[in-house]
Amino acid sequence: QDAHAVPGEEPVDPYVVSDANAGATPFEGQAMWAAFNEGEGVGRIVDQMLDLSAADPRTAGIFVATDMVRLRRTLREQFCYILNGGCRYTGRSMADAHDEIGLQPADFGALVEHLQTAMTAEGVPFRTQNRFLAKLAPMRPDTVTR
Ligand code: HEM
Repeated sequence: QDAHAVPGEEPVDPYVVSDANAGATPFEGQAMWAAFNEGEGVGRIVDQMLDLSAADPRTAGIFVATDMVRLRRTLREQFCYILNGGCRYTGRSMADAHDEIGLQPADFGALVEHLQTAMTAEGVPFRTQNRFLAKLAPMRPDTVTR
């Protein structure tokens, strides 16, 4: 069990912990972190994105066997790290985390839609949303099969 896990997480195979696994370099300054309403806002955004994804008939099946406790934790860490909120990212690389799921391009689109809905509900300005999405876009080839 890795040292960063929270109660309720299932163990995963060992891997090297590194911020580089987050797949993006952080923003500079505090403007992005503030616009996302810091840790509480990021927590709400991650929760809503995952709840909508797990309830969406297009993607629900992908999340059925997933350890959502771990996924919520690692996504919060990743978003906090990228938004320069002062977190370390302790999860797996995007390639490692997704290589056995077989995600399709449409799955990526669905997740982004739900992230946009969650950011809008949190009051994140549209241009700020797009700056964040631009950090995630280069990860697409590591998450999607083709
Ligand atoms: C840029 C886009 C994406 C990012 C930043 C991202 C981020 C992450 C992170 C941080 C993890 C956890 C890593 C770990 O457990 O160590 C993860 C795992 C996972 N992601 Fe993504 N993800 C993306 C795209 C997607 C999409 C499009 C889907 C499906 C609609 C998806 C479904 C999953 C699932 C099911 C897991 C759990 C895998 C497992 O436990 O074996 N992800 N993702």
